[in-house]
Amino acid sequence: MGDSNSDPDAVRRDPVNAADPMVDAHAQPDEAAAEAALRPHTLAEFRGQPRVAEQLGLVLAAARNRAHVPDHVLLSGPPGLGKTTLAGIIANELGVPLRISSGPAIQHAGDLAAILSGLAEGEVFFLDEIHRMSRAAEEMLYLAMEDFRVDVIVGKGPGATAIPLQIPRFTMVGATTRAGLLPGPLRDRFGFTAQLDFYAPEALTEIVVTSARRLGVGLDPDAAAEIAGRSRGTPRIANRLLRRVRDYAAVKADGHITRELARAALKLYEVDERGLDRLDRRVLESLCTRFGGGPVGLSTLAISVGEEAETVEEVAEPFLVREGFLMRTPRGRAATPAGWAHLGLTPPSASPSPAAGAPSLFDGED
Ligand SMILES: Nc1ncnc2c1ncn2[C@@H]1O[C@H](COP(=O)(O)OP(=O)(O)OP(=O)(O)O)[C@@H](O)[C@H]1O
Repeated sequence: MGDSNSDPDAVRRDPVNAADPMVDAHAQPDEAAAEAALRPHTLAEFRGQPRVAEQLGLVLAAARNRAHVPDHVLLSGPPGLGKTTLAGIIANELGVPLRISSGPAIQHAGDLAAILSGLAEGEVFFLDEIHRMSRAAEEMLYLAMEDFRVDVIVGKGPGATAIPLQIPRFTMVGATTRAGLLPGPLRDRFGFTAQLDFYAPEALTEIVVTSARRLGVGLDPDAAAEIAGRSRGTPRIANRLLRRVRDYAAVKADGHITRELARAALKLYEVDERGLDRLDRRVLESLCTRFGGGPVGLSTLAISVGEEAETVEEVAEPFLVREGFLMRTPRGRAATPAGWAHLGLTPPSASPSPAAGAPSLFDGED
């Protein structure tokens, strides 16, 4: 743990490889306060994940009825979809305090023991990036989640003794972008697991409307839909785009956001109709215009846009694949008909299908 070379999240944290901050689903360093102001506080206000909200509502109601702390909750899913928000909602719905920490901050078992022993009875403990906690802390957490007890080791070597320490009953809310990286024994200690999915455009539109109301900004319904459509299925990005469009409307007009203003602002910020940023478009354009739509090897494609192969693969490609604009084939990257159409280009009519076509000049490098 903590080894950035072996950590798959490391690519995202490397500024050289960072996505355009406008559409990066990770929180930007300066937006914590702006985000906090837009968080919903109740399950009823939490839009876009109805199944998760309903299931969680049942878990909380059952716990309230039994006057017991609820089962521990594991939330998994890509960044910016509402894991921290849900932790806050759980605490709020239970009427208990919320304690927040993150895996990388807990490098020693002692760090965790200090937090756990300081919790109030019934408190919600939210641990973000739980998959990045140290191994020793992880083992301490097993016992804490199961028996509300930690073993504090006193002394070293053969004379070391474990002193059991009772801790308050608490609800653990773990969050991870990669549930698959969690060891089985840890996953098994969560009584309720929810996988958050990307949001549908209608749900994001509702979120944009609510956020505009909270910000005190006038917004036409079609402007909300315009912003939502460019937000990559992610509330964090929707809220961020809204804030930038709000600034644009305040400077260039009377502050009210119309669809035309939203379009003009997002054009300025280089976020296109489907949420592609400059890098995404450059990759797709290069694939279509320089390589006839592919297939072309990753490193050749990366060189053609002047980026590291890792940047293309980790930053641009996942969204292009998700949108159905690009596919990975055994012989390299290929543009799909939807990818061509998005750029307003026509694929060469004689072009063979990438999977079955003639060998490409650029095949086989990766
Ligand atoms: N369902 C939702 N309804 C309204 N706003 C939401 C919803 N989900 C997320 N948001 C907003 O999106 C922003 C990011 O959400 P949040 O911080 O909870 O994401 P996260 O999944 O914890 O991200 P990370 O993995 O980076 O910690 C917040 O401003 C929050 O208000």
